[in-house]
Amino acid sequence: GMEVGVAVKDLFKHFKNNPVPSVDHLSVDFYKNQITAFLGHNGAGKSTTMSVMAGLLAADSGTVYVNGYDVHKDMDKIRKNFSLCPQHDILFDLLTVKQHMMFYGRLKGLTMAQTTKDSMAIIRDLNLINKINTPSRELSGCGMKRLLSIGIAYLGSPLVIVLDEPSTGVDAHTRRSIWALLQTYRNGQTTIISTHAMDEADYVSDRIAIIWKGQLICSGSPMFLKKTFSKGYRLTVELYGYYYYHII
Ligand SMILES: Nc1ncnc2c1ncn2[C@@H]1O[C@H](COP(=O)(O)OP(=O)(O)OP(=O)(O)O)[C@@H](O)[C@H]1O
Repeated sequence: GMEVGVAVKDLFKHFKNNPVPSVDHLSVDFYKNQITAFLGHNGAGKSTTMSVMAGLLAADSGTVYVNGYDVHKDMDKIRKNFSLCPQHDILFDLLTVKQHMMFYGRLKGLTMAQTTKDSMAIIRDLNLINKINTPSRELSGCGMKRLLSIGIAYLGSPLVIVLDEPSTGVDAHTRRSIWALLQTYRNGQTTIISTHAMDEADYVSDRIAIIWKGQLICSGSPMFLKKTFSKGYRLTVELYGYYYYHII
């Protein structure tokens, strides 16, 4: 059967200043060799769940197993094989594309040779060869910066890669480059992307897990969800009165 890469188990997180929990007894599995879209509107609890996965935030109860290791106990064992690409780019204005790759590769503990090899492959896959010596502040718009941030996350071929809204705010062309990169590196990895775009989830993922108010609503392949929810009726999940998902 399919191997679970990341298992979220009865995860619960309630920030003190909030009226309701951000993650409410959430259990969901993410499989190896698959891209799973973690789909939900703003505030659904995606980033909070991902922060716990990455060991950046402690849950109130429940936990996450990454390749069998508990994030609350074995983060040092997880870290080597785990990458999180945060929602907001963490880049240095004056460092070039190549210098970012080298810096972050070494920070991850890769050898010089491995960092160089991975950097060149990723830069090529991202079509950033002609920007290799461009400082990040001169990269056009936020599209190329996003590409660089995502590329950095792939250094060292982590077993688990978590991308928080990888394509939010980028143009259609860049979105396609991002999706192509995810597909290129899909095998051997557990890839999780958060998104609030149904079209992105449908296009790029093998599996979709829909989260709402910190709870799992449903999960399955895009085909399965469409088949299940398209027979004679349409599922409309109304979220906070203004945000809709249509599974058609
Ligand atoms: N550090 C924090 N302190 C208090 N409340 C928080 C904190 N982080 C998140 N929240 C709240 O938890 C809820 C879930 O937020 P979260 O960022 O996990 O959702 P999300 O699905 O990732 O949304 P987005 O698409 O905006 O990133 C929101 O109501 C948010 O305001």
